[in-house]
Amino acid sequence: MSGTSSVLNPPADAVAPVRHPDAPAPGELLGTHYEHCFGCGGGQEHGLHLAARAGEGVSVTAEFTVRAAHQGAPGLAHGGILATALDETLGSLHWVLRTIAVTGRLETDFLLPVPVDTVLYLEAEVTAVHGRKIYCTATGRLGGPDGDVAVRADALFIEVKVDHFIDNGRPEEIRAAMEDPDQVRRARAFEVNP
Ligand SMILES: CCCCCCCCCCCCCCCC(=O)SCCNC(=O)CCNC(=O)[C@H](O)C(C)(C)COP(=O)(O)OP(=O)(O)OC[C@H]1O[C@@H](n2cnc3c(N)ncnc32)[C@H](O)[C@@H]1OP(=O)(O)O
Repeated sequence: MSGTSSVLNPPADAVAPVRHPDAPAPGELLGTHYEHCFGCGGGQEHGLHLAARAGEGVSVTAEFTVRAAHQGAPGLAHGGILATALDETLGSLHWVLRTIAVTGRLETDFLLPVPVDTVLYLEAEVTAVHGRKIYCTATGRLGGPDGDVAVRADALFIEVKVDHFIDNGRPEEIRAAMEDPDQVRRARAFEVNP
């Protein structure tokens, strides 16, 4: 297995992550952050439809069933899709931190091939926080939550404000999102930290 690059090692003055008091209870299903998200949205026919749940501490679990549309080699999941599943699971941590963050760096190890129809059991946790930098790690296992690790990742997420999306997204999708009161309420709620 490869090592992790030094930017993914939290500095000495990084702090332990804090579970937000209003975080969903452990086991609670987290909704999608955006209906058209390729990772978790219901509006993407060939998306991952990843269903994540809040975990203990600052962690989440998720399940992703590999479908035929997700192949790279015959009968096997595409590596980029597996990286997406890890990225999406890591992205779901913002429900527990109540912070909006985007992936700055994602380093992935692919340890076992993952066949079509397999359920990938994912888990992610925040390991440290330093200012806007959120250090986190994730695994995807085969056969069950305690099965063999097929894929794993270390990542650095960077906290952003809702304006990150408003300023950079294609105007038609931003307009549609802003007209959806549930979407706006969800995104703004994450901006209010104690
Ligand atoms: C109405 C609308 C509703 C919207 C509702 C949305 C709902 C919530 C959606 C969530 C969605 C999640 C989905 C899954 C996760 C994705 O897939 S997110 C998508 C993929 N990621 C991206 O698109 C990010 C693209 N990158 C960027 O926009 C910018 O580079 C960033 C990450 C915001 C950082 O830029 P910046 O804010 O200018 O910050 P910057 O000062 O450069 O860096 C801050 C610190 O981070 C470090 N850093 C930054 N980038 C890196 C890097 N790549 N490597 C190492 N260190 C880095 C810097 O060195 C710096 O460190 P310090 O100097 O503080 O020690």
